[in-house]
Amino acid sequence: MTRLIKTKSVPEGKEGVYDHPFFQGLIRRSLRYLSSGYPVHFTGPSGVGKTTLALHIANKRQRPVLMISGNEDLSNDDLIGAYKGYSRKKSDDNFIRTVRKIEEEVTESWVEGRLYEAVKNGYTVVYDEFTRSRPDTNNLFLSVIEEKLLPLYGAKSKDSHIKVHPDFSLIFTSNPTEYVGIYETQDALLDRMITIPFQMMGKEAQVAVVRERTLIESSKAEKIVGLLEKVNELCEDTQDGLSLRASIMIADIAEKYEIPIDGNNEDFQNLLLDTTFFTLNLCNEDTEDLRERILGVCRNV
Ligand SMILES: Nc1ncnc2c1ncn2[C@@H]1O[C@H](COP(=O)(O)OP(=O)(O)OP(=O)(O)O)[C@@H](O)[C@H]1O
Repeated sequence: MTRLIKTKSVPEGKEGVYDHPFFQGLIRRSLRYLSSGYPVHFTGPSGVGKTTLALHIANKRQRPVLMISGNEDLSNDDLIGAYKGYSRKKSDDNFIRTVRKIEEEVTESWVEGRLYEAVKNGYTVVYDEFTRSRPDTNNLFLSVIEEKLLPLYGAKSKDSHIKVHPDFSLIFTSNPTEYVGIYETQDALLDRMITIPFQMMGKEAQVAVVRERTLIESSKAEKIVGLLEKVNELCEDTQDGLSLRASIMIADIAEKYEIPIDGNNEDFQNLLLDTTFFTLNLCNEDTEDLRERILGVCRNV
């Protein structure tokens, strides 16, 4: 649910796809907003690179990075912490066998929640897919952002809140509300963050990502990305189309099993169909001949 990620400094001039001026500008602006105390929120379709970018920016802040994954079951206890503990002692009398003494003792100790730890120590938190958590859980972030205080609701603590460390910062990511399992975000929360819509990156950047994630050579990565862009045009709603993951999977498997990037090769055709058909089927009202239409695009590679 939450992960503390070791911070590593990103070497200057070695940022792969993020060397591109578009990303350089976006990263620079995001770092400015975070340093000024404003959370940044990347929102966009699945698999366009939001989480990877959020983690990259978080690492650049040179503070420990904590990743929280939004989910229905995330609770205030997980985020703030809770008193936990219970002990039960049983002793038998050595002289009178029928005598058994049971002592029950409730000794509670405070277990810090992950947000509590991050707020106290000034970590950078990447709250991934935060709209998958219940809105009442996310309410906690309102005062963290605005008043710089973490309220200790229900924590039986004598303090009502703790102060937010000046180095603490938050990066949110989310998918659009039409995705399954997504709650509508409260306006009050959105109003407190800088929301940057994130779409699929350009072709050059996609090729760089595929090359970074696999061992494939440049010309092959270009062919795959170009093909998937064309195949994606079969999707009626481009918001729900193919993600970067499809190109990465095709490049990875083709490379491992020496499948040629050739639209007339049966292995390649099957690989393309297996990795794209399901998604394309979801984003098309008319699914008749969809396989044939995909193969038609493929043969023209
Ligand atoms: N800059 C990058 N360098 C290398 N790989 C990347 C980069 N950006 C994205 N990827 C890869 O692309 C895939 C999708 O990226 P990511 O998980 O960040 O997307 P996302 O938009 O957060 O998706 P989701 O909304 O489904 O969580 C992942 O496999 C990721 O490793």
